[in-house]
Order: sequence, then structure tokens, then C-alpha cells
Amino acid sequence: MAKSAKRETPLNKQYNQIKAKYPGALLLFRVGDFYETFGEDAIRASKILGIVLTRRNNGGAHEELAGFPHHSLDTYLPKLVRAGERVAICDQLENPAEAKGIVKRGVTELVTPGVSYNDNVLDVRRNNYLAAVHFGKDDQLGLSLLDISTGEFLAAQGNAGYVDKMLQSFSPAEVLFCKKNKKEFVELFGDKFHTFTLEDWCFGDDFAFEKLTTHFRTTTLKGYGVELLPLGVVSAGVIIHYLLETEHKEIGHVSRITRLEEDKYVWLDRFTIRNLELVFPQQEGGVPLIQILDHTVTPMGARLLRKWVVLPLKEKTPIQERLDTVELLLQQEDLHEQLLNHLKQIGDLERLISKVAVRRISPRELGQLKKSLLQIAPIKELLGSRAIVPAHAVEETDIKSKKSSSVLRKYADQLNPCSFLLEKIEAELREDAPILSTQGGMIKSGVDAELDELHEIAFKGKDYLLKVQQREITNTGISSLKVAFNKVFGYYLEVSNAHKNKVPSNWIRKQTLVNAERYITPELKEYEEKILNAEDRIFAIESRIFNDLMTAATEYVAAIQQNARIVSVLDALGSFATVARKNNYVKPVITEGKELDIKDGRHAVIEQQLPLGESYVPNDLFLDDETQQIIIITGPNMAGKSALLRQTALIVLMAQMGSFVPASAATIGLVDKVFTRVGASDNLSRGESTFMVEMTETASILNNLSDRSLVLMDEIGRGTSTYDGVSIAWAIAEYLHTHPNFKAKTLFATHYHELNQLAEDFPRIRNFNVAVKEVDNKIIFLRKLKPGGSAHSFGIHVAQIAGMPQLIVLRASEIMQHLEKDHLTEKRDQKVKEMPKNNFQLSIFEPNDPRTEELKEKLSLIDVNTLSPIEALLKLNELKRLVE
Ligand SMILES: Nc1ncnc2c1ncn2[C@@H]1O[C@H](COP(=O)(O)OP(=O)(O)OP(=O)(O)O)[C@@H](O)[C@H]1O
Repeated sequence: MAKSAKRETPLNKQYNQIKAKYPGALLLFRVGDFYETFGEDAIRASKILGIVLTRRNNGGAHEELAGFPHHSLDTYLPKLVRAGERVAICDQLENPAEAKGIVKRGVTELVTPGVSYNDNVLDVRRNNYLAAVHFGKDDQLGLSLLDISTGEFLAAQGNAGYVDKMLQSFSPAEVLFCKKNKKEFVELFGDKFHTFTLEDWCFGDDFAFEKLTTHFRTTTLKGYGVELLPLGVVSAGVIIHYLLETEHKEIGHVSRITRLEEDKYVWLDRFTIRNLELVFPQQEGGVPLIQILDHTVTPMGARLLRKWVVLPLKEKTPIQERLDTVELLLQQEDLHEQLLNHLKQIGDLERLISKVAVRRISPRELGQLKKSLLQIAPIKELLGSRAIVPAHAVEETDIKSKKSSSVLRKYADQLNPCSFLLEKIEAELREDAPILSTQGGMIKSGVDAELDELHEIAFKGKDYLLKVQQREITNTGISSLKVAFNKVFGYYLEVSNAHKNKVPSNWIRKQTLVNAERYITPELKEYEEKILNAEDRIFAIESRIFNDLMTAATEYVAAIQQNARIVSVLDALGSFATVARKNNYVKPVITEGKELDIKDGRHAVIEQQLPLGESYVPNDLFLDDETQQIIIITGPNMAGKSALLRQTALIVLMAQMGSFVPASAATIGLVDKVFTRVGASDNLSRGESTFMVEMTETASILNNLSDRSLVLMDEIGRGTSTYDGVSIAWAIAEYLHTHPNFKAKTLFATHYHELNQLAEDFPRIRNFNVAVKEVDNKIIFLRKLKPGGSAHSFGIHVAQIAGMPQLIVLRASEIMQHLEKDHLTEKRDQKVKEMPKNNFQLSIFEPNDPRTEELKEKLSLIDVNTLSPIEALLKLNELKRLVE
């Protein structure tokens, strides 16, 4: 309400006070049955929600106003939050009927994009993270992530690259950081996030320690393994502070904080996450890997799988454990099927139990919790029974399944059927329990003697009223007489005007309508009181029993969270088994060695997208650190070089996620880092200063190598002129080969066939090409990787395919050959000057033809030194069109 209001009413005053407490938030102010918004808030709300904006006179000033009925909150709130609004919900804190003076109001929740329990805001298959970033000293940053809807709370610490990767992997819905770091944040992480800034004092060590220890009710954080992450701890403290500030005080389900261990997961630089399209497609309509791998049937499973995909493991044991279980499910199809049948009936256990912890679960949801929990015991039994390995298990396959069975036993052991809670809910909660806990109809009969008695009274009372109606119809002869109820008069007798004269004198007239009159009698009032009293008591008793049920469930928060974790793991592994069966994947052999040996590898995504009738051409690929560390792959555009690079990385990563892989066999020596660089023109659309970016990023790869790195270089250097490009690519390949400490396995796709020379000079560099066949001057793509380099000017081939006039193709070949003759000398300027005279007949113009001038001007503007072959071709084409 306008601050300029001259005569501030008590309601104005209350509104302004509350509004001032939540700067930047859109205030939904409960007035009667409506949530109202005023002024700027009203303008924004009406735009986002498409609701009517009205104006009213407020103490002499005009003010905008927009509102919606309170029961539509669940429909409108998500729309506001998704539009990036922070929404403060201000409720009436007392019953208006009992209020002395103005009704007490206060903000009961501040819903922000990153902090929400609302099912309409949340995506069931994705986590909704709130992140906090703390900028420390020495280029180190702290990061913490919380999904309040599931209770998952993580802390991490690292350099900007690491935090960027984590922000990309977890894609939080909202990011908090310190006001003073605004510029830095945007520079490092972009401006795509919904962000909120806090004051400097929230980012102190002591402040965080105090917030966290108070929340966890501990005196130290040692038990959580986060003591080595002081910056991560600061950001975690900021998150707890923010929750309290946004009125989220019931957060008991956030029961621990976990260290996101940098050294547990494969390091993927941000280009790799993007370029391999693990969870997001690069272009709209594209298919990310997750879409192929995700056949999960529970929300928890879907959320976990997403994490597994961006966080592949690098230790053998846990990977092997996942792979063995997938194998077991694949081999024992009936077990897999039975497991799936149970899993499918489990709802969002994780979010349901969080709602119990914050006491926001509805009666209907408690029923859903019960239904989900009912599946736990049978799953436990199923896994337990399969875990018993027959005594005659001596064959190798049996030994294998013995290993897996012990894994199943481990899962079975960790499941808690929560029988006591189940029995209690089963005994007390009605199957058709309603959504609201304020309406009654939640509790079964037989639970509480008084409740049953009251039900009886209420029921009988209503029955009695019907009898009164019948009796009075007979007594008065008014056939249309009826007993009805409204909030103002309670129960009454209604008589239409036609029968007014038949009304007995002892009835008391209460209301006159157009066609009828309404009366009450002492007898009606007596029953009314009985019924209403009974109903009030019923609601009170039902609420008490429901609350007790909720409290009983609270005791099981930890056990149910554990169940949810195991269920999500089983679901994710089951999903791997489903994909493996469906797409014919094979179990990879994971080794501590340095070999990467893939037989008939395929690209998991592209193979699913080929037009009907076409099949993906599989390829073998071998890399190690002794004989074949670097492969230079040449081949024309569209040959399939990028696909090969990506499929290799995908196979490695899928294996390390614990998934089977698209190949006929694969031995994967564990990889700990995957780097990708794609030549600048491939991501031109992002509008980055291409070549510079390309070079700084390449430099950062080279500075972060390890012995187990897998490096993908796709047309590196093509953002500059051919000569620079070749030289840079050459130098990079050489560096990777001769690095004193690390023999990073590298795939190098390039147009520059000059790089084939490297194989002659360096023992661990090998040339391969993606074969094409020329038939009748047309290129047929064979998609087969063959040993040896290729010596074509590929750009010119593509120009040919694209339908470029033959004359230009020939001329381009001529220029190319000339340039190639001596391309690595320092005399390149000289060479360009010595370019053989071209044979276009410029003299076709008349001396004064204006096109001669235009042609001259265009030619003089060309900087031959920086022209790539393709650009040269395009230029030539343009000039030729002018001539024609
Ligand atoms: N092994 C394969 N089997 C079938 N189709 C393939 C195969 N490899 C690639 N393709 C198809 O060919 C298309 C082009 O492949 P890709 O982008 O890898 O070529 P490229 O050599 O990297 O080309 P450029 O140099 O233009 O980037 C892919 O989109 C895919 O549809």
C-alpha cells in the first residue's frame, strides 16, 4: 500500500510494516478469503498470473491492486516462483472472528526459486537446489548445495573451474553470494542463474560454525568430514541462515551435511559436460545422454541417475559393484522384473518424508507414504532371497553372481520395512483421507471412542432433523417445507410464500426472501447445537490423532531417508540394466591399467537417432601410454570424426558411472579427467571471442593434465588462419606427447592433414582416418576408422558436395596446392604473394564497367593472411557471381 497514504489506516500500517521486512519480495497479503497484492507487486503479479489489475483510491493516492482467492495459492504460487519472484506469503495469524481490533498477520513463508516444498514448483525427476558460493582468498571458493525438498545438503571447495563445473552439474534454481562479489560472480559463472545477494557479515567463519552447530545440535562439525573445507562450511552456514530468514524453521530432515569429494569423481571440464551433452542438449531439440540412460521408475531414482551421469566415479571398487549388480539384474530377468514392479509403486518417498519432518504432510500424502513404504518389505525379501547362493556354485559365472548377490544382501540389509509405523497408519488413517487436514474425514472408526460417539451424534442429529422435516410436513400440510442450513442462521425451516399462512405461531421468523420465509424453532436450535458441537469436536480430535500420526512418522525420518536412498540406487541400477538389455550394451572390464580398448564402439545417442534402416557403423579404438597415446584422426567434414571422439568419451564415462556400454567389448583403464576442446567455430553461436577463448581454455587443459587423462581435441586451431592453426595444433600434440610426467591419452580430430607428419616424428602418435570413398565425383561416407592419414583438401571436397561451381573448385584446389607446397616455412607471406596468377578473365568487363571498380575494391579488402580455405572459397564464389 502506498507509503504516501496521508491517512494511514491500521491495515495500511500493518501492510507497510510487513512489506518493509521483506525487501525485494512480492508480498501476498491475506485479507479475508483473498491474497491481495498492492502497488508494484500488483503490477508484476497481474502480468505474470494474467489476473485483473484494478486501481483504487487509497488515502487520496491511486494504488494498483490485484488478488486471487486463497484456495488458488497452489496454482498461482508456482507461476510466480518460476518467473523468478521471491514470494512472501503473509497469513492471518488469528481467527478474524476472535480478533480484538485488526487481525494479527505475519509472513509464514518466503518461497524463493531455490527454497520450495510446493509440488507444483518442483520437478519430480529433478532436484531443486539452493546454492551458496563464498569467495575466499587465493582463488579458492566455497560452495554448498541444499535441496530442501529432500534434505540433501552438500559442501565443496575448490577453484573457480571446479565451482563452475559443480554449478553446471547441479544447475541450482537459486544461487546466494555476497553483495560485494556481484561482478566477479557474473564474470565467472554467467548471468543465467536466479541469484540473491547477502551482506558481508553472513560470510564469516564463526557465524557459519555457529549456524551449523546450532542446526545440527553438535559442538563440532568433525563428524561430517567437512572440516577441511572451511570455505565450503562458510557457504553452508549462509544457506542455513537464509532458510531461517525465509521462515523455514522446521528443517529437521536436513540431518547431515556431506562433503562433495572432488577426488572421488572424474573431473569433467565444462566443455566436456556441454560438448558430450550429458544432461543438457547443446541445441534445442537435441537429445542428451541422460535421456537415453534414464529408464528409472521412481522420482528418487531419476534424481540419483542425473547425479551419477555428471559425477562418474574413478575408483574401481564402487564402479565394479554397480556393474556387477547391473549384470545380475540383466541375467536374472525375473528378478529385475519383480523389482521393477515393486519400485513402480513407490512414490516420492524422499520428498514425502521431508514433508513429515517439516510437518507439512497432508492426510492424503501420508496415505501415499504408507503405500510406498508397503513395498519396502517385499523388496527386502526379494533381494534377500536372491542373495542366497546355492552351495554348488563353483562355476565362474556362479562365483560372479555370488559377488553380486552379496551386494544385493547389502542393499537388503539396509532396508527398513518400518512395520510399526505402517501398522499405525494402516489402523488409523482412512484410505480416502482428504487433502486438507482441517476438514475431518481422516481417521478410521475404532481408533478413538469419543470420536466414534461424536460421529454417532452428528449422524443421528442429521437423521433426526430429517425426521423433524417429515413430521412438520405432516403437521402443517406444507409439502414443500424443508430443513436447511446456512452459516448465519444455522438450521432453519423454509416455507414458500404460497404456504405462509399455514406456519404455526410458535415458529420464529428469521429471514424473508422473495419467494420464501425462513423460520427457526427452539427444537431445531437444540439439535443444531448438538450437531455443531459434535462436528467441532470431531475436527479437533481428528486433528490431534493426525498430528500424533505425523509425530510417529517423524521418528522414522532417518530410516525412511535411508530406504529412499537404497530405492534410488536400485532404481538407477535397474535403469542401467533396462538400457543394456534394450540397446544391446556390454559389460566393460574396468582395470587399474592405462589401456583403453574398445571393440565395435558406438555412440549411445546418435545410434538411437538414425533414420529407419540406417545402422550406426561401429569402430574399434585403442589407446594406451606405451604404443598409441595420441591418435590423429583426419577425414572430411561430416565423416564422423566428432562422433568418434564423443563416443569414446561417452563409453569411458558410462563405464565409470557403472553402466554397460555400446560396444561388443571394452576394457577401460580408469580415467580420472576428461578434457574437451572443440575448435572455435563449432561454438561460434555463443558469441565468445572465439580464438582467444579457445587458446586460454586449451592452455588450462594443458596445465591440468594427469596420467589418466583423456583429452579430446576437435579441430583445435581452426579459429585462426590455417598456418596459425596448424602450428598451434602441432605444438599441442607435440606437448602432449613429450610431457615429462603425464602421457594423457588423446584423440585429435583435425582437418589439417599436415599433422599426419607428427606420426613420423613421435613414436606414440598414430594416424587414422575416417574413411570416405569417391564414386563418380561424389563422396560416400563409410564411417570406418582406418589406420593411416589422408592427404586431401577436405574443405574443397565439401564445397564440391555443396554444389559449388566446378570452376571454383578447380581454382581452389590450385590455390591450395600452391599453399601446401611449402606451408611450414616462415616465408608464407612471400608464398601468398607468389600465388600463381589466376585465370579468371577479368577483361570480360568493358574498361569503364563499374563492376571492375567493385571487384578491385572487394579484392583489396581481402586479407589473404587470415583467410581459411573455406572462407577463400566463399569469397571466390562471391566474386565469381559478380563477374557473371
Ligand atoms: N559411425 C557412424 N555411423 C553412422 N552415422 C554416423 C557415424 N558417425 C557419424 N555419423 C553421422 O554423421 C554425422 C556427422 O558426423 P560428425 O559430426 O562426427 O562429423 P565430423 O567429421 O566431425 O564433421 P565436422 O568436421 O564437420 O565436424 C553425425 O551427425 C552422424 O549422424
